[in-house]
Amino acid sequence: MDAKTSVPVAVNEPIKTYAPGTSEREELQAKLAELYAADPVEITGTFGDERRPGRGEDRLEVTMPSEHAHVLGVVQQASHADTEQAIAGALRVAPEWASMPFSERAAIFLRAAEMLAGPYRAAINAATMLGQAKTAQQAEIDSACELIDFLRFNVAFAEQIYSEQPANSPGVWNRMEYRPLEGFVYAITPFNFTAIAGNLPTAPALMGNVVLWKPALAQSLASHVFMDVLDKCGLPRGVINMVPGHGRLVSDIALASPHLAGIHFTGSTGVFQGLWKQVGDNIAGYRGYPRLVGETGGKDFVVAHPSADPVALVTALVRGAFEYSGQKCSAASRTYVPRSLWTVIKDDLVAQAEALAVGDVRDLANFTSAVIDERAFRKLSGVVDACHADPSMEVIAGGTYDRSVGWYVRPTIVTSTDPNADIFKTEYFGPILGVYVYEDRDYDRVLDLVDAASPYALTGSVFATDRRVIEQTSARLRFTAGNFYINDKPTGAVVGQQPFGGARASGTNDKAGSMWNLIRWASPRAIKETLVPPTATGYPHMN
Ligand SMILES: NC(=O)c1ccc[n+]([C@@H]2O[C@H](COP(=O)([O-])OP(=O)(O)OC[C@H]3O[C@@H](n4cnc5c(N)ncnc54)[C@H](O)[C@@H]3O)[C@@H](O)[C@H]2O)c1
Ligand SMILES: N[C@@H](CCC=O)C(=O)O
Repeated sequence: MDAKTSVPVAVNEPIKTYAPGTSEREELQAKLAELYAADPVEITGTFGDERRPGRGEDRLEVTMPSEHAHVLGVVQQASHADTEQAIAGALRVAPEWASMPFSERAAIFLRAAEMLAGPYRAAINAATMLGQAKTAQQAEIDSACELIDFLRFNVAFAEQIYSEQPANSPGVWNRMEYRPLEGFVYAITPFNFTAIAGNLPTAPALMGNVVLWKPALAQSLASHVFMDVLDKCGLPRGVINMVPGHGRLVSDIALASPHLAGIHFTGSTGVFQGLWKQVGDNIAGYRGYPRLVGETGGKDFVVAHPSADPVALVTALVRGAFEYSGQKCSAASRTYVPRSLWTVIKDDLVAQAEALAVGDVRDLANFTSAVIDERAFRKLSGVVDACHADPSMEVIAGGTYDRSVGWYVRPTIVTSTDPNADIFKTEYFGPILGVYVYEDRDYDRVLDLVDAASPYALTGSVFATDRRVIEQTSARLRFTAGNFYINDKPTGAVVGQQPFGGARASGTNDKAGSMWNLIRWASPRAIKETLVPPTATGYPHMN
């Protein structure tokens, strides 16, 4: 059993403002300038005890979305042999890592949190800003605060799990041993959150597992910085193996291995469903039943009641839909507004969206920046074109795009008279907000639309001041969102405060940043010790 420890009380990392005149702003700007001027970073992988570039055929560039001609890094992709080496290296260190006392493992990740809070804060934020097109505020809440919070809170949650022990009866001592899974965990991470990229491999590792980690290409600069931090904090080589490569090539090897013990995925629904299917097809070939944990897409809603506060509603819509150009799984992408309120807020909503400054992340005056890459730009510009062409829709803000320097799509608001239109169903993952205006008397019917329009159930908000309406809406939409907000935007979950995840097509709802996630990476063993064993075979009723 893991040693009983008392870990530091976890508290959320305070968010720095980067306001003019602050020291953090100066430090960040210097780091941005340094990273921008530097030669492209050679992004390395970890293959057991070796940290080096991959040996696959493709050499890919990591470019700046807000200035796509600028190359920040190069990634020599991992080959099949590299992935095999990473898995073998992980399995080699697994027994030693699993038997290391929890307090020793925990100290590595607590140290990483402190490094990110201090000496590495500007570096990881700058890499996230330039590589993933985040503004200072968006990088700070992600690559600094949320990642630090995951590391600190997971240690506390793990301690909570380990302390969960069964009852005893006289003469018997029962114990629950929280073993890691047998084999390796395959962590696959998305481009949009450095915190998620860091959490998915470290959460299973904290619980004593060894990990193969495949980051997204566009996020690999910040992942590289995070591996530097883990190396500096004394994480033994082979525990977390970052394998930069084409997902499919890494999966060819990882999913075929009999030692696959789990998948920790965040990304799109289609990719997760494909992985699940492959695991199902191979199920007889694994040593155990791989744990499948996946958080995926969303079509997140804001439903407003006629009693809603109009100013709070507009603020939530603008921030919820357009922060980080809507590239959050939690972004507000559809809203349902009563006609009486729409006449009050429409002009202000449009004016605020049109006024948003969109540009290079190095200019801290910008509210948001480019979308992540050419693929996203093509998809989103196509959606904008389709909205212009559809007579049942009206583009009331934005509706333009420009690829000349960066992958820019203006914050766009579209109204539609058809509540079943694609704009209320499909996750576009960009700065496009669909608005459905309903008659005030139809609030009840609208709740049915909110629930049934899309296959997802990730996040959503209700805006109302009438308490009975809030209560009834919360009950009616109980299964429509895993994270439900009352009079707030549907984004910005904080570790330890709003454990995050959704159900239906949005994922397995294992709540990142909670003990419910960590428990998936443990395989409990129940141990009964009889202190003085019986020595007679018969029972009293036999006398
Ligand atoms: N629910 C959540 O908590 C959450 C959080 C962040 C992002 N997301 C979702 O992620 C998506 C955006 O991120 P994305 O564009 O990086 O997603 P994506 O599905 O395109 O990619 C995610 C990761 O999967 C990898 N991948 C793709 N095919 C693979 C395969 N066959 N085997 C192994 N890996 C493979 C990619 O290279 C990447 O590392 C959106 O749908 C968003 O809603 C969800
Ligand atoms: N944690 C984030 C969502 C992550 C998805 O991209 C939020 O709550 O906005």
